[in-house]
Amino acid sequence: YEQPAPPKQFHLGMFEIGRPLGKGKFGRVYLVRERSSGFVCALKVLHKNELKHGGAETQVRREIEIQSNLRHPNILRLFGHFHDSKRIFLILEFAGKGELYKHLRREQRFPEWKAAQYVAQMAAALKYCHKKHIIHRDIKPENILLGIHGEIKLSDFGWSVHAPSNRRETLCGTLDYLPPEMLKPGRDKNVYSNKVDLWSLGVLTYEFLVGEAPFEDTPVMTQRKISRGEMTVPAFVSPLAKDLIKRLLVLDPEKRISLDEVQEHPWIIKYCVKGERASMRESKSTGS
Ligand SMILES: Cc1nn(C)cc1-c1nc2c(-c3cnn(Cc4ccccc4)c3)c(Cl)cnc2[nH]1
Repeated sequence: YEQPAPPKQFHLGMFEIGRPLGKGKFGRVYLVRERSSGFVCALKVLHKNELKHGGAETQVRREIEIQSNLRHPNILRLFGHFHDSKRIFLILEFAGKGELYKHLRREQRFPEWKAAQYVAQMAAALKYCHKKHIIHRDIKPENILLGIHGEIKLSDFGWSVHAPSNRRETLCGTLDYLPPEMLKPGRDKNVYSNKVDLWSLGVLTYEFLVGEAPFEDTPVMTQRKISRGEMTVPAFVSPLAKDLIKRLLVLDPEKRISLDEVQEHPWIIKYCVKGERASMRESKSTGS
């Protein structure tokens, strides 16, 4: 009987610090190499006083608690964490192709074969989370990275919670991805299920294909459009893709299609099932 490896104690001296990879609201991420193994990873450095002022300590605690227990090819690994007097350090998997939203902005919008593959991988990641009763709650392009083979790496579990949830949170940042049930006035707006991630997956699918979010407008108008489910899908979006978007962006959470049904949807099957290689060749040649 093998004794389980003792949890490793990490400290900053173990790492050779490389180039900055990016920055977020509460810190920066650096490319680093662990000296003894040569293992390359990403080190997220968060400043304790900024977290305190921003009321984000709970988020970081949740990110550590939840993400360190997840093991899935489409979820960014959190290998460990440590802290000193002023900073908290998260040792994260290095995603070789960086932040997905930068690719989306550069390409304006993704061809349908690429969007379908990303949506299929997102559905697989969310299915894994939901099976562990975890709701991500903050699905958006800014929280998705791409691995060296272009595969989806869902990250930033700072807003995730254990389902069902009735936490009272102040949401900041974009409203574009909020589901109607979280915008509802009064008491029941804080009782919601993992179906919130299905709504956000619908918004994400739309943004992959169109290049902007479906309810994008002023904050007041965005909230009104979301609560009424008012959006139009441009004519260049294929009928199959439009059908999937419409089945996810349903006001009643219970009537949204399930992640299993997403993975079995004809639009996903068309671009993601091996036997459909021909359609991939055709779509790549026509660029559709
Ligand atoms: C940038 C970039 N270019 N290439 C080629 C790879 C990357 C890359 N970036 C990452 C990153 C990475 C970087 N920034 N961010 C955003 C951020 C930063 C600080 C706090 C919260 C959020 C994530 C990670 Cl975590 C993990 N892996 C990464 N890989």
